[in-house]
Amino acid sequence: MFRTTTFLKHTTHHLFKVKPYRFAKTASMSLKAISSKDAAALDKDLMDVGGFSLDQLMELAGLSVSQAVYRFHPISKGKNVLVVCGPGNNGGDGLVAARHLVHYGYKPSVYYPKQGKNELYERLKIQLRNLDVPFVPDFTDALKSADLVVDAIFGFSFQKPLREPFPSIISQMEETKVPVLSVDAPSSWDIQEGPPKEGPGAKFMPGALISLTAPKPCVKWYKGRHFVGGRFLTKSIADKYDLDIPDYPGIDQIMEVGVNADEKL
Ligand SMILES: NC(=O)C1=CN([C@@H]2O[C@H](COP(=O)(O)OP(=O)(O)OC[C@H]3O[C@@H](n4cnc5c(N)ncnc54)[C@H](O)[C@@H]3O)[C@@H](O)[C@H]2O)[C@@H](O)CC1
Ligand SMILES: [K+]
Repeated sequence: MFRTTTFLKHTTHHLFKVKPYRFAKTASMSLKAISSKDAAALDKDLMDVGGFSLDQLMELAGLSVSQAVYRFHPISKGKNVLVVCGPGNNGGDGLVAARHLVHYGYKPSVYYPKQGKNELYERLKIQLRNLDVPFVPDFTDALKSADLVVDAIFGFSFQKPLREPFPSIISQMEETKVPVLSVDAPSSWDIQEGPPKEGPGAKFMPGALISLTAPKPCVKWYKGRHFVGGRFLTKSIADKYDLDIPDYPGIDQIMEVGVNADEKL
C-alpha cells in the first residue's frame, strides 16, 4: 500500500485563527494514497455494501470541489469559473460543483465536449440549465474571460493516451496563466505514474488539486495547493483499504494538506 507523509503547507485563516491546535495535529497526520484499482473497488463497496447511491457520492464529491474552489479562489478574485467536464464521473463532479458555485455567487460556465449519456448526467444538466448556467461551445474562447478553470475532465479511470478532443484542451490548460484546480487528478496524468513524459500534459501543473476520498499515487509528482474531500468514508471501508479518514475541521467538506510524497511510492 502506498503511503505519503503529509504536512500543512498552506495554513488557512480558519485553521490558524479558529483552531490553532489543528496545525500541529494535521502536521503530524499522514494520509495514505489509493491506487486507481482500489479507488474503483472502494466506490463499488460504498454503493454495494455501504448503501450509497452514485448520486449521493457525486453530490458530496462535487460539494467538496465547490468548497475547494471557494478556498483556493474566493469570489473577490473573480467570479467567472470555467468548469471543463469529461465524459465520466469526474465530469459529473464538475457539474455538481458548478451548481453549488452558482449558489455561492460565482458565474460558472461549463465546457462539456463529450457528454456522458446516462440519466444522472442529464438531470445534472437540467439543474444547471434551470440556473441559467451556460454550456459553452468553444474552450479557447471561454478561457479568455475565465478567472479560474476547474479541470473535471478525467479522474481515476483515465487510461493514456489522450484521445480527441482533449489533447488541445490539456495543452491550453497547461499554458494558460488562468489558475486551474484539478479534480481528483491533473487530467492527462497517469494515476499511478504521474505526468506524461512528453506531449500535452507533460508540463501541466495545476495551482490546486482536490483528491477525493484519498490521494492517488500521482500526487508524488504534484506541487501546489492540495485539498482532500469527499466526506463519506466509513471506518470499516477505510480499514479494508488501509486508508486514513481525514481529520476534517468542523463542518468543512474539505481539508487542506501539503504532500511530501518522496518516499515509498
Ligand atoms: N469515491 C470517490 O472518490 C468518488 C469519485 N467520484 C469521481 O469519479 C471519478 C472516476 O469516475 P469514472 O470511473 O467515471 O472515470 P473518469 O471520470 O476518471 O473517466 C472515465 C471516462 O473518461 C474516458 N477516458 C478515459 N481515458 C481517456 C482518454 N485517454 N482519452 C479520452 N477519454 C478517456 C472514458 O471513456 C470514460 O468516459 C473519480 O476520479 C472522482 O472524480 C465521484 O463522482 C463519486 C465518488
Ligand atoms: K481531473
